[in-house]
Amino acid sequence: MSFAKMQGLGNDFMVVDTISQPVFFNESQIKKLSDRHFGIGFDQLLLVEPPQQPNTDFHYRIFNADGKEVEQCGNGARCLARFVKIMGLTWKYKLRISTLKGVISARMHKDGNVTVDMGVPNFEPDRIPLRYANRELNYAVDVDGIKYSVGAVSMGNPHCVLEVDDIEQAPVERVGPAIGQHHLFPQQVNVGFMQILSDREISLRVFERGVGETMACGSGACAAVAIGQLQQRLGSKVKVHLPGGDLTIDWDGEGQPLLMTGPAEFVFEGQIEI
Ligand SMILES: N[C@H](CCC[C@H](N)C(=O)O)C(=O)O
Repeated sequence: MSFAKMQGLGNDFMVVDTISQPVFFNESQIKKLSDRHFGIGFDQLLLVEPPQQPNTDFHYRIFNADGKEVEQCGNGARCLARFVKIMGLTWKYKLRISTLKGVISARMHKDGNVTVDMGVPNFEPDRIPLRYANRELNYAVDVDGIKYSVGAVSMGNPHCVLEVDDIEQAPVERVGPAIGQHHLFPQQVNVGFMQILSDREISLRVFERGVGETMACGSGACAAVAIGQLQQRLGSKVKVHLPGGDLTIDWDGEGQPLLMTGPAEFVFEGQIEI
């Protein structure tokens, strides 16, 4: 079975064309393949499938390194667009792709960057989901007696974001898993640590659900900018500095779609027996 290894700012993926080679992986196979010593090594597995909805080009399924399927992957969407182009699965430069929770569109640029319309962020607690009755700008999450104030939003997948003064000192490894698995988030949550540098620039680190801290998180960058803008701390175009590189996020406010632009790199093509 052939696959491609791709990466978006160091968030890395195993990408499989299941159109020309119908395969599927169970949870334990995905966990083994994601291992960086005993397997191929990746943050997420992306499966490219035939379109499932009218006016879409492909469907794609996203699995975290822990083998669980999730709803959205921003860096993955850019890599998927590049993958289907390189593999000759499309002649288009603008694609509509369905995922577990909706339809996104990706536009490939000549400079190698890809812009993804990530859809409209949703702040309603029951849509994130988040066990709070009413919608708030910030929610108090108690971890070992310390109350953290987080913003929360769904980009299709659940995100919460807390502000830090110094990104280098952010307690990602300690607080990330504690909030990520907190009972307030029934489907767990991706946890972003954001340092606001100006109204058009932030630094961000993300402890991802089902993976851990990654070099970049596209949907996490979208979530941080959406929450920062709602709190009137960020403008409509924001550069997001992640450990693996920069993304540009454009968002005209609540009810509007959010655009994410960044690179997508093909690393190698491989063969495995499963
Ligand atoms: N790295 C991905 C996020 C995957 C989110 C996944 N960890 C989840 O459980 O939702 C991105 O670029 O958006």
